[in-house]
Amino acid sequence: MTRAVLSLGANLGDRAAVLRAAITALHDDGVLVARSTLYETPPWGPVEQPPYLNAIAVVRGDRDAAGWLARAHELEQAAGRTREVRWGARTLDVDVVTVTGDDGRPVLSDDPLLTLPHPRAHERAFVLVPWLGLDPAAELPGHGRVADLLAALPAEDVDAVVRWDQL
Ligand SMILES: Nc1ncnc2c1ncn2[C@@H]1O[C@H](COP(=O)(O)OP(=O)(O)OP(=O)(O)O)[C@@H](O)[C@H]1O
Ligand SMILES: Nc1nc2c(c(=O)[nH]1)N=C(CO)CN2
Repeated sequence: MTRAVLSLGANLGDRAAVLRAAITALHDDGVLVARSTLYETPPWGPVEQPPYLNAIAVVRGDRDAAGWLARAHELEQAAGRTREVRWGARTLDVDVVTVTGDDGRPVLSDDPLLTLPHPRAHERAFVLVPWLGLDPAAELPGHGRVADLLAALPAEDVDAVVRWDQL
C-alpha cells in the first residue's frame, strides 16, 4: 500500500464539476482518504489564462507511484483533457505531489516522466494552501513543513488563494 497526495486543477468549462467528478471517481475507486475544499487561484506560470480552481486529494491504495500517475492521466482524459501548451489552460490537471510507502518513507524519483516529490510543488501556493488546510502537519519531503514553505512565499501569492465556497 502507498499513500499519495494529488493536486487537482481546472480552469476551463465547469471547473467545480470537473474537480468534483475527479474526486468522486477516486472515492468510487475506494482510495480517497481526504480531500480539501476547492480554492480559486490565479494562474501560476508564464501563460495568460483564466483563474483555476484547485484542490488536494489524499489517496491510499495498492498502486505504486507509476500507478498513481497512470490514474491521474486517466482522470485527466475522462475530463476531456488534450495535451496542449505547457503550463497552459486545461479542463483538468492532476499532479502527483508525493508518494509515501507504508513504512512512512517517501518515494523519491528524478525520472522526468515521474519526478517525486513534484519538483515545483514547494513554490506553488495553489498546492500548499489547500494541502495545509487539509493537514496542518503536512511535510514535503526534502523541503520541510508545508506551513514553513508557505511562510517563505510572497504574502500576495498566498493571499490570492481563496477558499472558493466562500466567494
Ligand atoms: N510528479 C509528477 N506528477 C505529474 N506528472 C509528472 C510528475 N513528474 C513528472 N511528470 C510528467 O510531466 C508530464 C507533463 O505533465 P503535465 O502536462 O501535467 O505538466 P504541466 O501540468 O503542464 O506542468 P507541471 O508539471 O509543472 O504541473 C507528465 O506527462 C508526466 O510524465
Ligand atoms: N493556479 C494554478 N496555476 C496553474 C495550475 C494550477 O493547477 N493552478 N496548473 C498549471 C499546469 O501546469 C499551470 N498553472
